[in-house]
Amino acid sequence: MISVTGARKTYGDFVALDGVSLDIPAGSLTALLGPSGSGKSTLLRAIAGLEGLDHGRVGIGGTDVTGIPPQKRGIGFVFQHYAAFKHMTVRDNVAFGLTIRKRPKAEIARKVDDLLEIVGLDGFQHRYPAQLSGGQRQRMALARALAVDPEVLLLDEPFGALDAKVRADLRQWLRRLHDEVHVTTVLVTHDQEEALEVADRIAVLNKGAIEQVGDPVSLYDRPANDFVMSFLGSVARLGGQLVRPHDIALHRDRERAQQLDARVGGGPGVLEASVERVVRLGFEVRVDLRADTGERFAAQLTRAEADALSLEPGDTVFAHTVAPTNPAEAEPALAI
Ligand SMILES: Nc1ncnc2c1ncn2[C@@H]1O[C@H](COP(=O)(O)OP(=O)(O)OP(=O)(O)O)[C@@H](O)[C@H]1O
Repeated sequence: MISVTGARKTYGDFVALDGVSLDIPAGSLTALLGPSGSGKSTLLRAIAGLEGLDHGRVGIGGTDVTGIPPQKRGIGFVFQHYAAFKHMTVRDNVAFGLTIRKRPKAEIARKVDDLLEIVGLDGFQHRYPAQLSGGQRQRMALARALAVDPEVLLLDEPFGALDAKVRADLRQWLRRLHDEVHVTTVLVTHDQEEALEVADRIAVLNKGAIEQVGDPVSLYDRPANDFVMSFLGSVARLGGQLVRPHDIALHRDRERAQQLDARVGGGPGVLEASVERVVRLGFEVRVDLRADTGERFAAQLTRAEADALSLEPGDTVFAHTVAPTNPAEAEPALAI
């Protein structure tokens, strides 16, 4: 387990970490998620020992490592831009940590072969870093970080510099890798999709403080506040409440909308709105609406729902929520 207690870090007048306490369970893949400047990297670097804290403590595996230098903390670290040794082959890069620890040659060879297979780079061992793609280089970086059997693996936006498709592939790959090696992993990301897809726990940071910690499903379904809700997915403001666009139902008939809305309860009520645009997004359809109050919002429907309504710009509809997800209304779960 990694435990951070009362971590405070300032840069001049600026408070980068404002008394953060966080327990990261052993064997978990925990994401530190938050907007730019929220303190994610500072927290990760404090865990690594690359950044000293003004106050607070860091423990790894039951040992207080607060005053211990990074190289003695049992960590592997991968940055967004991995600084590989350009003059060394993939094999030598991965072996580096073991070579400087003077491990027996046979052990190094076996370990490096295993790791290259795990990260899908067997066959690439004699290449140089410049002969790899960005995604392959980051996988090499992970193999190198894992080579010394770290107690924890710290990843700072490891796929941040890669294009969307490669990022998506590597996310799935990282999840599979973690399921295989189970090393306690902390991943810094500002991408909520990445956190929701890969992590088993997410800590949401904002302005140097933790807003909420939990598993992806409970964070998404029961966000503690508007910040967490907005950060974990798109939201629409309906009658003063934040709701998810796919939790908005549309009807042509006001009475029908009122009946269904009464069954759900707790929502902002039924809003009359006119359709401004209907946008097909593959399986889903986004309907841009303008309420009679002037408020603009979007509803996300399935294609079947949209077809049944056959909406055109200018049509009048009646909108209500099927599951008010405003944080204050989120409990208990509502059935309709
Ligand atoms: N060495 C430094 N000197 C001064 N300010 C710093 C320093 N390092 C970080 N900061 C500031 O501390 C805040 C938190 O930085 P941090 O890198 O932890 O944020 P982040 O959440 O990781 O953001 P990003 O996703 O943009 O990297 C930022 O406002 C940053 O400008």
